[in-house]
This record gives sequence, C-alpha cells and structure tokens, in this order.
Amino acid sequence: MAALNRLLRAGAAVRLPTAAARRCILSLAFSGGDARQGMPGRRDPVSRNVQWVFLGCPGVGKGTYASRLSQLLGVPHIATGDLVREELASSGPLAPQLADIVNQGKLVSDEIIINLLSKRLENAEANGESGFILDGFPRTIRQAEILEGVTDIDLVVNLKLREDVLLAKCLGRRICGQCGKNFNVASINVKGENGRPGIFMAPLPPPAQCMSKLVTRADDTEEVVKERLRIYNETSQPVEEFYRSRGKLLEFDLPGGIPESWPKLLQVLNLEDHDDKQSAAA
Ligand SMILES: Nc1ncnc2c1ncn2[C@@H]1O[C@H](COP(=O)(O)OP(=O)(O)O)[C@@H](O)[C@H]1O
Repeated sequence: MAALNRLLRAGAAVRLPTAAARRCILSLAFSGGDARQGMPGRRDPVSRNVQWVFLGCPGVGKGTYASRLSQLLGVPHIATGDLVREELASSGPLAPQLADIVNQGKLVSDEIIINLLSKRLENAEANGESGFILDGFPRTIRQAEILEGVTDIDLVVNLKLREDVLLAKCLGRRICGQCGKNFNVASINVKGENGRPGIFMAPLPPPAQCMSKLVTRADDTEEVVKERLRIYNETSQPVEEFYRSRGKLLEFDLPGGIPESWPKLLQVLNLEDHDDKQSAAA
C-alpha cells in the first residue's frame, strides 16, 4: 500500500501518473490479485481481497451497507467522510478550513482528501490489512482518474433512493457521540405514485446506552443537505458515468430499509451463501 500512497499523493499534487508508472504501481500497490480479469462482481469475492467502491447521494446508506459488507468480507471500510470528521475532531491544522467547507455542504479539495486517504492507507498497511471498501471516494472525476491510475477497482456499487427520502433520512440521522454508531429516528412511509414505487423504512432506534449521547451531524440541516444533494448531482454523478463506461458499475435501487435491502444486496453480489455461513458460524 505504500506505493499506492506515494502515487495517490503524487497524482493529487502534481499530475496523473504515466501509463508505465501505473502498470508498475499496480503490481506493487496491492497484492490482492489481478483485478483486470473477469467482469466486476463475477469472481468469487471471498477468494481475494475485494477492492470495491460505494457511490450514492448523501443519506442513501453507503456507510451502513459498506460497513456491513466490510465485516462480511474481512476488508477495511474506508469512508472519506469519517476521515474528514476525524480530522475536524482532532483540531489539527486543517480543522478550521475543513469545518467551513463541510458545514456549507461543499467538497473538500482533491488534494486534502487524497492526503487524508493516503494516511489511512498507511495505517492499513501497518495493520496488515489489504483490500478495501471505499465509501465517499471518489467523488470527482479527478479523484476517479487518480484512483483508476494507481489501482484496479473491481466493482462500484451505486446505491439509489428517491430524493425526498434522502432528505428525510439525513434529517433523521443520529450518531452516538461515544461509540460512533449511526441510528435514524425518521419513520419513512412514502406512497408510490406516477409509476414510482412506494417506500417504507422503519426507524433505526439506538439502544438504551446510546440514547443520552446522540448527536446530529452539523451538516445534516435541511439547507446543507439540499446543497450536498445539488453538489452530488453536479460533481459526483459524472463519476457514475466514469465507472459505467468501464463496465464496473452495479446499480442498486434500495427497496426499503435494512431488512428488505440487505438480503437483496447480498443476492445481487452473489454473497448470500457467505452470509449464511457466517451466521451459522456466529
Ligand atoms: N471524496 C471526497 N471529496 C471531497 N470532499 C469529501 C469527500 N468525502 C467526504 N468529503 C467531505 O466530507 C463531507 C462528509 O462526507 P460524507 O460523510 O461522505 O457525507 P455524505 O453524507 O454527504 O455522503 C462531505 O460533505 C465533504 O465535505
């Protein structure tokens, strides 16, 4: 992963690596296997360390599903939004600048985000981790090009949900200030109309021990969420096309909350058997 880091940094600070450099880095960066072979999601994902990306609008549940899959597949879940929030909480030199950007719902610069990601990958390397599920990265075409230049992403899952539901989910999101887990107090029950399916999502209530420690993200206000959705549509949606045109994009319309969506997601990823085995072993 050290080579990947060096290249991520170089790509962010200077220019994209040359094709020859990319090939060299590809062989060095990850020992997880040759991701250029086969169709995305077609190989047995448990026989190697997956290198997946989760895309989707704010509030869609990228963190929830990416985190569950990372546990199932034994790879780190790396969420750039979490890295940004950790940097903010650490009150490091970047914190004031980041707070302004995040609280307005804007994107952090590619350079800063790649530096944060590189640091996280260094830790991963030190901990002997390999493979990953990236959540919230890449979010710009430039980030996608840099990532594509340094390693092979073998599957990009694009989670989709209607915009009124996304807003309600963001406004209902609560986080335990102590354990960091995400919950949701929104009860969503939207009737289908004009050919659009209805959608039901039960609240995800916190356990008693988290109840008094719940906090709301500063960027989960109606105004800021609307701005994040606007920026997603403008800047991040082209990233979907970037991966679609490379045959790596798996579109997944969430049919409802976790109880309905999780089994269907496992099914489209050909992972139901693995989940069964894990449950049996637990
Ligand atoms: N890849 C990225 N590029 C630029 N900014 C990012 C990136 N990932 C996270 N951020 C910043 O961190 C904030 C929170 O990210 P995240 O938790 O992923 O939020 P969201 O719910 O909007 O998907 C974003 O609004 C943005 O300011």
